[in-house]
Amino acid sequence: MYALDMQGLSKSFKGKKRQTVEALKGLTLSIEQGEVFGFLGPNGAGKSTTIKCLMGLIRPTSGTASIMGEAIGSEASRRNVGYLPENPAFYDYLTAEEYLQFVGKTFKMPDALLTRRSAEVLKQLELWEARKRPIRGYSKGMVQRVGLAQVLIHDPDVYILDEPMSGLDPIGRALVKEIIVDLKKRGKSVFFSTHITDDVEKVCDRVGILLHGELKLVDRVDAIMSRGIVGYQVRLKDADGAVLDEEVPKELLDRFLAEQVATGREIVLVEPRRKNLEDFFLSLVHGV
Ligand SMILES: Nc1ncnc2c1ncn2[C@@H]1O[C@H](COP(=O)(O)OP(=O)(O)OP(=O)(O)O)[C@@H](O)[C@H]1O
Repeated sequence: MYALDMQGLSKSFKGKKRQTVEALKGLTLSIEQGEVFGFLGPNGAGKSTTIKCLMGLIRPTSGTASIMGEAIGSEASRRNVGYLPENPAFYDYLTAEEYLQFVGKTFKMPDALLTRRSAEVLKQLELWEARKRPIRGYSKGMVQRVGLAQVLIHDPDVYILDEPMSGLDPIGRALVKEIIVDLKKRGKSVFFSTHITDDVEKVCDRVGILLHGELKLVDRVDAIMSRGIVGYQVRLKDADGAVLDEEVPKELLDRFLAEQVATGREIVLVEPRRKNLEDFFLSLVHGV
């Protein structure tokens, strides 16, 4: 059974002057249990639309999807999911602690477990000191962290996060990455959207790139990185002991190394220079 299974998911909106916006065009994608999947795309690509369909907040125009085998839109499909909306809004007269109590109760968590989990996640998200203050007095980053706390409180198996790093400073981003890595270690499944390639490179097993509502590429992050060798950095030492660094294009490497050996130079280091995920992403976006 897949953590998430999307088959031909499409969504059209009626835009201005009755124009139709095809936000999502036949998305077919399956996420394994225990996998961390980065859903990468520029603004307007259809990431939030996909996530809202998965969470049953909007109905797809066509196609089907399931979460841990349960059809989207059903109550059962949401029970085992931690969901972070793109712009989370809270009852801001509540404190973080009260809000987590409220969320835990909607998931029918027993009182003792809820009290223990609430303390754990408030500490993990560095909200412990602020837990008795109303959310309305929190900074933007703190509000985003309350969003993450409510995702974690009931310890679900599947996490659907819409731009979890947005609005966070570098320390907050690092914290979110740490949380995702920790979830993976515990065998959880994480599907998160972002437009920042660096977030994906650091924590994901696989990445999918969405453009204009279409999935343009799905692959393992390590496969993309190894495919992306563009050249080599070669360090040489000549007979006098002088060190030279050369950049050598991929296709010339064999010939270059043979020539160096023939002229009596020692090859100290050959290091691949890779195209990173950002280069791939930009070349897909710009169609080059
Ligand atoms: N309720 C709606 N009515 C009309 N058009 C919509 C609606 N929701 C989304 N769209 C359109 O669907 C397309 C995809 O939007 P979506 O919010 O899914 O993109 P996104 O990839 O999440 O972008 P971002 O990174 O900016 O959040 C856009 O063209 C958007 O204008």
